Amino acid sequence: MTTNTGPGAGSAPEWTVRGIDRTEHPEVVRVVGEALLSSEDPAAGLEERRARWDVLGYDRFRVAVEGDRIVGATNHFPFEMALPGGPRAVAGVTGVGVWPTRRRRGVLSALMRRQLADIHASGGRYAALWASEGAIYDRFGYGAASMEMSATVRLPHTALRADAPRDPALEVELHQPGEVLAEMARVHREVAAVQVGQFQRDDLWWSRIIRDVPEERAGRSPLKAAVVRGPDGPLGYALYRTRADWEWGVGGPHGEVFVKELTATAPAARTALYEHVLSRDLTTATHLKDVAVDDPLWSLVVDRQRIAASVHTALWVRLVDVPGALSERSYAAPVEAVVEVSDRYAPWNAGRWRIGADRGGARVESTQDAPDVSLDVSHLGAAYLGQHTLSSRVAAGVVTEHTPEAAERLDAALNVPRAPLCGIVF
Ligand SMILES: CC(=O)SCCNC(=O)CCNC(=O)[C@H](O)C(C)(C)COP(=O)(O)OP(=O)(O)OC[C@H]1O[C@@H](n2cnc3c(N)ncnc32)[C@H](O)[C@@H]1OP(=O)(O)O
Repeated sequence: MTTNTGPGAGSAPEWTVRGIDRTEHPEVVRVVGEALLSSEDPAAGLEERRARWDVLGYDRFRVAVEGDRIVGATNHFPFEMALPGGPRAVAGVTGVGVWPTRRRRGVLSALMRRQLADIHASGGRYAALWASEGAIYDRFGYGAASMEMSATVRLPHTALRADAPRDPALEVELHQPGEVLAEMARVHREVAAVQVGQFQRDDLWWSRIIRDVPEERAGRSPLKAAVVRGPDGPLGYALYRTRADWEWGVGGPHGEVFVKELTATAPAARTALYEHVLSRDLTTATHLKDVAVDDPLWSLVVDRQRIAASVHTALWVRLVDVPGALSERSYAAPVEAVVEVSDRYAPWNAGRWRIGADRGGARVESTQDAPDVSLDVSHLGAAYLGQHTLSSRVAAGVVTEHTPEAAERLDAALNVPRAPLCGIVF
């Protein structure tokens, strides 16, 4: 148990950070729901949440308690997530909230400190999260590591190039998602093993993904699943909704397609799915949500300048064990460098680390040698997925380079050819 006294000791109440048992779970849901401005009746979603945590266990929850009152909470999923180098155990931090009248007294700081220590003690090397606000987590050592894209393609610019890969042996069929869960799960399993940022889904995740509550449809259709199959089975799927819109007279129909997820294991299957969602009759726009910034769509449409895209921060990555995480990562180029890390919340990471890496593997050792680069651990987390460079942070003045071009050499080694994609807020 960790005991803290808030700033302004004397007036501020004392709280402790501890785990919970199952009976306290509804109160955690209530506190976090209130913090997150949830409009849901806390009791309503409880059964579904219970189903998950009864399987995963309640031992990852941490709460801040004032007397016997819960005033803040955090939690994490035990993910297997694809990272550069392969699938890894990642703590997917979720359910963070502090009771509105107990904010800015250090409750979250205490929860974060304890959670990191616990993940580290259990052998964890990584944590990742989606942040409700971008100003919260870098102080705790998380770096904004990936960007994802939302895009809209409007008629008549939806045509795919004549040389897009097409296979007449593939067929697309439309289903209710529940009917094709096993096929979608098979495709996703294969993709999630290699797509940096994706995590493997269990049945409970799938039921959350295809959950289709009428009140949440906002005028859109029920969720549908287009599955593309070849002679050996499914090769991809698109989960999407539609919305009908009619303007009688010259306006005509201008319905829309809202793609929640489009995944394929072969290029021709992806083309088939794009052609399906971009060409539904009576629609004039297709919206894609949370796709990779280098999504193949850019290369497939005839007129890429007509894709209206916006990017947003997706995964924040925290290296819980710096030498462990750096030594099991893959490297695109040889590099030898001493990196000096500061880490307020995980002091075991602080110090100088010599990285000796090439395409065959990496050695990471503690050293007293002069550093080539000095940085806060959050910058390493931000660079870990290969989408953001250290050089850009040197240019911004938030990472210090002692040896000319050291950051550039590290960036070349940390490079990953494809953009990360998590695609699902957890
Ligand atoms: C992974 C997820 O679950 S994301 C969801 C996060 N939860 C929410 O957004 C729900 C609404 N917000 C809250 O519950 C709370 O405001 C929290 C959890 C964001 C912060 O909790 P607090 O107990 O107030 O944080 P704490 O007092 O430890 O603050 C630590 C530092 O972070 C800063 N900080 C905290 N929240 C924010 C914020 N939203 N924006 C900017 N800075 C913040 C504080 O000012 C403080 O700075 P300092 O160290 O310079 O003094």
